[in-house]
Amino acid sequence: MSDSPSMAILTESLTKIYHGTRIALSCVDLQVEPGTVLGILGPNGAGKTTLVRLLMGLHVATAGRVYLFGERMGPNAAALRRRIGYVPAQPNFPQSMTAVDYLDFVGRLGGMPRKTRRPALAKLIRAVDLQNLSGQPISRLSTGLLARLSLAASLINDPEILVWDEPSMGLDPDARRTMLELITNLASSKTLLLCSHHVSELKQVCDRAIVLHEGNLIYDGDVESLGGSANPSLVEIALVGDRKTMTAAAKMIDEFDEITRCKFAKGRMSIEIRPDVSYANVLAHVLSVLSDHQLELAELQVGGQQADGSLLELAMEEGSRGLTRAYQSVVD
Ligand SMILES: Nc1ncnc2c1ncn2[C@@H]1O[C@H](COP(=O)(O)OP(=O)(O)OP(=O)(O)O)[C@@H](O)[C@H]1O
Repeated sequence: MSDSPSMAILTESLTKIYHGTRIALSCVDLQVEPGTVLGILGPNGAGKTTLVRLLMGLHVATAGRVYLFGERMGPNAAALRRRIGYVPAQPNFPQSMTAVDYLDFVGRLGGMPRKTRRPALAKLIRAVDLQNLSGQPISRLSTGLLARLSLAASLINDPEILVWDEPSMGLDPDARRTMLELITNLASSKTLLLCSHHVSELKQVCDRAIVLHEGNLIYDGDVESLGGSANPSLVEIALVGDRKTMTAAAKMIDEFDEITRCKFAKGRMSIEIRPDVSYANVLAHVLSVLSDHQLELAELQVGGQQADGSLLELAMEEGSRGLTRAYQSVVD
């Protein structure tokens, strides 16, 4: 039992190192209260799926612990796992089963008796608008329909926690809207974790967001502070180093899809971040590039706010980790 049984999710120094070499998650401390809708953001390879799989006990942590409602989660905690409804980013369906048979099968795995399973699956089939296709083999369903089936499967045994990895992938705009409405409805009774690259979607439904970068938790807070028009989209960075290296770094940064413009002149880099993307993600990326090029940060201004001297010293001393921390303090 943890000290905080009231937390839906609690992790302590959660760490995962694959094959003894690849640090996918590093000392993540997270507390999620019941009823939270938490957005999980991060660039590819940031550690989102690793975190989610550890929360579900599908991976063994290299170090640290996971508790759900105060109970220790791990590979043998099958009963605890049933309290989570999971939508993986790339669901692997048994192709020859029909949608109805599949939902029935998932319900059975979740320990539901037939008496409650049948009405629940009929209701879900209607809710995700699969009535006309529920008797078709799964192999004939389109990507959008598979996404809906996956959502339905995660809800069948009425779990307290929902973990949805990229749930809107493959959905058309109407289906996306319906899904966001569904999340809003579910939010009153469930704890939801949503991995997504769509900050604008997360902003509509989440009350909190975390950002992972290279296995580190670099942001945990208000979802409103992540991207969007309310946020400063201009970052000014003064650099110390070789001019050629700076030009090469600026060129690389300018190619990021999330950046509208990266200008570099007289040792100062001016970066405009697209308003619809995760501001925290992009900045963490930029700082990594600068660190990889061994460029020193002399000054960092985010939307007119300047980092103080001690932060810059820290950043310079500690390379990329320090840069990330300096950034984190600026946005806090
Ligand atoms: N089974 C594995 N064996 C070895 N390395 C792995 C394994 N799974 C993930 N990794 C590595 O761990 C890091 C984190 O991966 P993870 O899949 O958790 O990131 P992610 O944020 O979910 O990425 P994406 O958005 O691309 O799905 C990556 O560098 C990845 O290559």
